[in-house]
Amino acid sequence: MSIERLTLPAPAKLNLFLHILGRRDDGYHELQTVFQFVDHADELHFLPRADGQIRLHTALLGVDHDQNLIVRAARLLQKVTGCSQGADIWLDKRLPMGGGIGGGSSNAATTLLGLNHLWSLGANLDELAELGLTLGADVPVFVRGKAAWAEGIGEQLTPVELEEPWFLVAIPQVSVSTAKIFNDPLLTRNTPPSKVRPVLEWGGRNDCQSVVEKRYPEIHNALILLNKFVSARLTGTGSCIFGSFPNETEAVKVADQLPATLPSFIAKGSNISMLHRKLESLF
Ligand SMILES: C[C@](O)(CO)[C@H](O)COP(=O)(O)OP(=O)(O)OC[C@H]1O[C@@H](n2ccc(N)nc2=O)[C@H](O)[C@@H]1O
Ligand SMILES: Nc1ncnc2c1ncn2[C@@H]1O[C@H](COP(=O)(O)OP(=O)(O)OP(=O)(O)O)[C@@H](O)[C@H]1O
Repeated sequence: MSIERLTLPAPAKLNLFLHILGRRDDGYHELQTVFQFVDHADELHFLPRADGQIRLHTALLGVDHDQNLIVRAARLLQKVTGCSQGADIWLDKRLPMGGGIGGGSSNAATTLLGLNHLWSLGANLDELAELGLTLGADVPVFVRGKAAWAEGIGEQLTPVELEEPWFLVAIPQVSVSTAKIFNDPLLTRNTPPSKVRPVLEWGGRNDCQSVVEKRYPEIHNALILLNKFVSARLTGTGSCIFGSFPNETEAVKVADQLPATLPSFIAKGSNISMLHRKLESLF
């Protein structure tokens, strides 16, 4: 019997808005945000190994093998389940790193769900989301795979039904450190708590945006440029910025007018992540 390779997407997310309500004693910030997925993704390939080793065969610039969130997620899952199997893993990286679209977190979530499937562990989404949270605040939403209103540090998730427009996501060529932005003295941390529907109606804002624009002129300039065509905003702590469109054609028209120095991609918004759509098709 041939052993089948499992191939799964690790899609990007956008923070449609991001409000910072306060700071906890452990330094993490209380947030209110809405996550929506886009149909643009890294791809991971998994093959089981009988010797228990975890081997990621794709190197990422600036990330040690053992620090890669894919390897950390795989080893964590092995440890908590006592699983004796290992895996060979390959990554096709398409999502910009440090882009605020959650690439590393999404890779971790796809690894947890992929290996849970490959190793027949039978862990449920609650267990995997809890495990994922120890790897990063953004991992649980990728594990659950539903567009969500998020509170707490981003882990208290309530699914929301949103319109699914097309997004143009522009990628200023800088990598933003999430930790640095959250530690910035200029960051405001006093947005009053709200309910999700009123914020969706007025649009909300990204509380990180003014600090990011001050620290990274490239992002400030990219926002000025994109705002000429569409109302544009930062996702997460950046660097990516985005605007929404009723259809793909309108998004392409704007992308065609951006300079080569500001790469971009166009993708449809989705309330169910590509990962979960693919997993459903496997059963
Ligand atoms: C900005 C967002 O992308 C919005 O979705 C997330 O809140 C960040 O999620 P993430 O990258 O998975 O974050 P983590 O890897 O857990 O944390 C990176 C750093 O961001 C800061 N951090 C993150 C999340 C949060 N609610 N408060 C924080 O202060 C912490 O300083 C932490 O050291
Ligand atoms: N598999 C991985 N893919 C991307 N980055 C990884 C991975 N493993 C570890 N990292 C590290 O995590 C950092 C953040 O990467 P990521 O692409 O998730 O940023 P991000 O999109 O800003 O995330 P977020 O929106 O969750 O803050 C990278 O700069 C890198 O050092």
